[in-house]
Amino acid sequence: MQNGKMKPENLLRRSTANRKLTTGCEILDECLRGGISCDSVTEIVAESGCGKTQLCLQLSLCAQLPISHGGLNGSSLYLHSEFPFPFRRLHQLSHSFHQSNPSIYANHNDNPCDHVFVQNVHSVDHLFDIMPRIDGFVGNSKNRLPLKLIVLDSVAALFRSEFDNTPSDLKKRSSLFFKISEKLKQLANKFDLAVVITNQVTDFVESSDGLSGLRIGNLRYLYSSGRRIAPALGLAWANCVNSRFFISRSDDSIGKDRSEKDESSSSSVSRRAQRRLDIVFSPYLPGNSCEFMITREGICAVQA
Ligand SMILES: Nc1ncnc2c1ncn2[C@@H]1O[C@H](COP(=O)(O)OP(=O)(O)OP(=O)(O)O)[C@@H](O)[C@H]1O
Repeated sequence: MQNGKMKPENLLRRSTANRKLTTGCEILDECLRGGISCDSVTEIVAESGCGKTQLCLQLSLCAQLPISHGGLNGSSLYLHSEFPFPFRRLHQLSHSFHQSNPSIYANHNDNPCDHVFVQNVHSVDHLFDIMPRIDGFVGNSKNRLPLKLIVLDSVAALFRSEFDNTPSDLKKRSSLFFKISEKLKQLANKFDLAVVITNQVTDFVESSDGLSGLRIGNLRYLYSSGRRIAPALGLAWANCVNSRFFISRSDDSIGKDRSEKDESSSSSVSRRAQRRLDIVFSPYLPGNSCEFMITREGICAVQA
């Protein structure tokens, strides 16, 4: 592989050698053949409230785990464009993360949050200002874990209000998609780090050119909360990511015993919400899916 560009013959070689970042949940890791791939851009697409941010926060903490525990022995950079950043939720997750990894945090004063760097991004231009500084940031790792995960939560928010639906704006928008993904793929390749980007969805509306109904990946249609939806930013953006995972939600209850237990531990928020992660496309994963719930301790898959 050269200059971040992937050759077909390298694709097969990568699938075995690629490092993976654990999601912190064994069943979900199994579904993803070990977790989130390094040297690659992974997109998590879902409607609001499905758990994109939860999963990204969890990954940001898991990145600091030693390799032997499925982590990357590294720190995380969390670029957030959805305001405000959920610091309270990060601290809550960090607290349980610290407790469930006693051997790693022998020093009780260690705070896992210290290895998660949070940076707000309020526009595409702002993102381009930040990106060149990431190289320096990764290189300068004397007193901390090297950067091993970049999260961009969310890409759609950056494009929400700045562009019109005119042909020239759409063209400009598409070229920015490719610039963003090119830079992120370069960073992923150069520093062997994982890149995770979240994306929103829009309601599916059939367009006259039929492009909105184009099938992309393993799933014929994407449904969430009983509505047919489509990932935001369209076909051009779909070509900018290596893997796309889709999280959907329905209101049927799952994992009844588990839910009741969680309710008693004040984790009843997600009691009746069934969530499901599907692999829409990925160069290294077959189509697969996994149901999960969100508890106080984070994302936790439900055995089928
Ligand atoms: N402590 C908790 N215990 C159980 N469930 C929780 C807890 N905190 C949040 N949740 C669940 O997580 C959901 C929010 O998930 P999250 O913010 O990750 O969604 P999202 O897909 O990122 O949404 P958005 O696109 O609006 O940012 C809430 O709707 C709630 O059901």
